[in-house]
Amino acid sequence: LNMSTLQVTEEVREHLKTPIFDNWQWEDAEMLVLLQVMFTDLEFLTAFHIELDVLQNFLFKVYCHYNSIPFHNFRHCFCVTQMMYGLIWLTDLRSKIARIDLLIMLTSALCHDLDHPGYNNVYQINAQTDLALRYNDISPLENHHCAVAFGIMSKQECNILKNLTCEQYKYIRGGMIKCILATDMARHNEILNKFKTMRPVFNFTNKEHKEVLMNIMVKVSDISNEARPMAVAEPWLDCLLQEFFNQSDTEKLKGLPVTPFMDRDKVSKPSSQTNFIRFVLLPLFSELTKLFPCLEQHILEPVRRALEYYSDLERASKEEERTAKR
Ligand SMILES: COc1ccc(NC(=O)[C@H](C)Nc2nc3c(cnn3-c3ccccc3C)c(=O)[nH]2)cc1
Ligand SMILES: [Zn+2]
Repeated sequence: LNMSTLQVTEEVREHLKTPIFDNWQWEDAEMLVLLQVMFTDLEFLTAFHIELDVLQNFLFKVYCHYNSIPFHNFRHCFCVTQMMYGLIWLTDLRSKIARIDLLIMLTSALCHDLDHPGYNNVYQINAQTDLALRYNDISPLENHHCAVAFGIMSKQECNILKNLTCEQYKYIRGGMIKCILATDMARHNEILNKFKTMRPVFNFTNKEHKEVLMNIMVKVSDISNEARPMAVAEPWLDCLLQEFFNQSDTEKLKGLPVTPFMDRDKVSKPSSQTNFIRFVLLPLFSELTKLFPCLEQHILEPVRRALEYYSDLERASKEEERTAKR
């Protein structure tokens, strides 16, 4: 894992700042170096006195704490962090909010699914797992992801925050807890509605406004696969459905309630995705684009194309069903 950053060409560095970056062509060790490049290019090391070897230890420990499961693995973590990095550059966020808030957003993206078991909160609660017990059914997974992140940082050789003041540490810890807990999709409407009320009068110096924006940006990065080129995005949906089907198979075996959009006997890939894009992605991405119009071309257009793509698939598969029945 001692690939030097110098091997990352200028062209890759520029590409890394865009949503069309193809995560599938990089191995784990290369993704680790690219994550290091993100921290360096945003000048976090100089601004927050982070030693390079501490950053490398931290990134490696984060890598070790993601599990080998179909979707919520280290490659997903890399995708979300790279999308966050791209959004920071595309929206020119460096000129609008403090660098410490950018550190919170990027590190939250990096840590937001740490040690994900591949079974969601509904499963944790219904199966009364240790996590559900420990966190009293309140966003058990997101609480766990955040706790694992700070567990890693409690070791000094991995503590990227060790050279900060007490105030800075508390501020970053508070921000990361809010951002990581905000990735619980059960809170999607709560957070989006807050942002919708603030957006028309958005004020970058208002603490509440900035906090909700940071939550929204981590959320957008987390579910943004469909904003990427179809060749990059589509394999992710297959990975996600694999994980969802593993869960619903287990739920059936254990006699637990089965979530409809996870049931392999009920889910059709195109129709579940058209609903997701129409009712979850587009409202969220449109609202963010109203604050940052430049995202229209980079994020909103690709998602609209994805909706077209899955709607065509949906029509075709319905047509097939009709002819098959005749
Ligand atoms: C409100 O809570 C929700 C809403 C929707 C969904 N998921 C879906 O509708 C389906 C399975 N599609 C879907 N779900 C996706 C995507 C990206 N992330 N993501 C996802 C993964 C895990 C948990 C929640 C979500 C949204 C995606 O491109 N498609 C899952 C939870
Ligand atoms: Zn995630």
